[in-house]
Amino acid sequence: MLELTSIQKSFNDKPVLDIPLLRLDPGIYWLKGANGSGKSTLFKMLAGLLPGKGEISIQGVSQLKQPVAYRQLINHSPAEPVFPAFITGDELISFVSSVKKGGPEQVDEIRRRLEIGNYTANPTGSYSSGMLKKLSLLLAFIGQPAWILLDEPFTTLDTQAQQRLHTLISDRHKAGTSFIITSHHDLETPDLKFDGVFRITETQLKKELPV
Ligand SMILES: Nc1ncnc2c1ncn2[C@@H]1O[C@H](COP(=O)(O)OP(=O)(O)OP(=O)(O)O)[C@@H](O)[C@H]1O
Repeated sequence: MLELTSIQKSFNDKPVLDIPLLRLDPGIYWLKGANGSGKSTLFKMLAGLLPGKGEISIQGVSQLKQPVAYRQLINHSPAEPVFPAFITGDELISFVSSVKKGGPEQVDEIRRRLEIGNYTANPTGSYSSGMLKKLSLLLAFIGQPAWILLDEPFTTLDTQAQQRLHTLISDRHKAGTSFIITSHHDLETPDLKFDGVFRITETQLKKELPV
């Protein structure tokens, strides 16, 4: 279970998140909300990239008290991935594989399933937005996280890549991984629908705040 308790986050005194309690059992969740409602902020807090008030734990492992163990349990692909322009995709894959304990066979499989070509040998500064997105998604699937956070994963992907990603998410979920997905794409159309998807609404991110 992913559990958030007393989460509060503000920017320049402007409150963005206020979540007294949110408990998520394993599953696929679609986090829906308007632009600026705090979805990416929540993801960054869950991924340990942004400080804020409150407690977050996965399967009882506390983000604050057991940060190394916690980070093995959660991966994150941001909405608009940014990498240092001089680093190659292969260097990032190698680094993330060592940190997240993913093997070369796993990387090869994700690479094949997302149709990621040999372009990862080149510096990321030379990639198109879709190529950057695919690299970011590949990195998020490395290791054995209990949860994968995908921020607008279908944006900038062509239709075929969207389908391939959809199948990869479904298969990984069947193997036991949970997902939270933000998407302005409709995840209830036949092409992008997941079996048994749960919804998180923006009101759940702002219990005490005017929405
Ligand atoms: N680093 C920051 N400094 C100041 N304000 C920020 C920062 N990051 C986010 N915000 C503000 O926090 C609010 C929530 O932003 P966030 O990016 O989490 O929204 P979102 O729900 O992901 O939006 P979108 O659907 O447009 O991606 C916005 O008002 C935004 O201006």
